[in-house]
Amino acid sequence: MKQTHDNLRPIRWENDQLYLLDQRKLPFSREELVLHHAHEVAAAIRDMVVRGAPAIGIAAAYGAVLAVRQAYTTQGQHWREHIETDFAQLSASRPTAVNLNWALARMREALATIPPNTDPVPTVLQLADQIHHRDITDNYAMGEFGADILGEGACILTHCNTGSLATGGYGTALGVIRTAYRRGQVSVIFADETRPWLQGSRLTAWELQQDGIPVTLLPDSAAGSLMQQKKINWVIVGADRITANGDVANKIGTYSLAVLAKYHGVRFMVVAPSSTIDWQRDSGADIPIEQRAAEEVTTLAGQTIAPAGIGAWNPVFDVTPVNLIDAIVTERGAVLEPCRGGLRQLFPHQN
Ligand SMILES: CSC[C@H]1O[C@H](OP(=O)(O)O)[C@H](O)[C@@H]1O
Repeated sequence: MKQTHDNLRPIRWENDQLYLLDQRKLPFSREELVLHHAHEVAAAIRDMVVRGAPAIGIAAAYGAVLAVRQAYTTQGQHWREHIETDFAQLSASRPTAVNLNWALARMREALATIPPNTDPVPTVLQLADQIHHRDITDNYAMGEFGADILGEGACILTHCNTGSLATGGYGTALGVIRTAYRRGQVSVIFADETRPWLQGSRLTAWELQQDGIPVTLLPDSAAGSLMQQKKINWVIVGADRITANGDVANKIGTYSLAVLAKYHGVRFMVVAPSSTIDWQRDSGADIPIEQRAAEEVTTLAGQTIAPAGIGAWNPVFDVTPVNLIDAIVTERGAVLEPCRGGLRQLFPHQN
């Protein structure tokens, strides 16, 4: 397994314990939570201690390990009857990133193979580790595929956080940016703040600073002027769910960037592993979009920034139609102009 950025590991399983870096505290404080029960992992996902589609899937996989271990320790050979509540809580923790239920489905498949009178924990722990390590390997592969498309002199805007903190390590869109920068293909990188959780200013800017990669932060609302002044030629983002036709659910504001990019002739790249693809849904209209509390909009760092009693509409994802996307990059390769239906060509065995 390639080493990722150790000091940026959002998820660690060591000494038979699960550690999550509390991303709510970054970049000002680096604190880890130690979790012993599946319901604690579900709460950590719900409360954004750990966030980012692939990272959510990996955390859910380890949450499933904790559930199975608890059931086997207390119920012995009757463990199967005592994991459903925990699995249901993990599954319901956040609705949009498909990686979460993709990981739980793989854990269930592994559990179905456990013979009677056998300890299930080693099998599911090995699978959780495989899911974790494979995500990192996939990110390096996507970094290469994405950088191959960029050419020279890339001037890039990225949205939200898609780096080591959102994945098993290295990142999806940020992995492409890291690889392209290392190859000398990047002229400038912009990151927008990404209200209301500020994943861009708190996490992406911090990750790139840790790497010594220069980045310029901007308010979300400045992206249009950036493109109007021809300061960028690429928008590169991640995804939380990609449907079979190539529509993409991603952090709120992604759709606005895609429309602006199309208007200004800026190319638009989405980078995500196949665990983010939902082959059961044919279009983005079917994707559940998470709505979060109004307080996330009306407060900032614990300070109220709006009049008391004001309501707020806070969908945390939006859907970008495939016709606004120039490239979708996965660990199997890149699909250019995905509106022409190339996604399935990378995954011919998908029904
Ligand atoms: C590597 S994709 C990460 C993806 O997840 C983020 O959402 P959140 O921070 O709410 O989990 C955002 O949509 C990113 O593109």
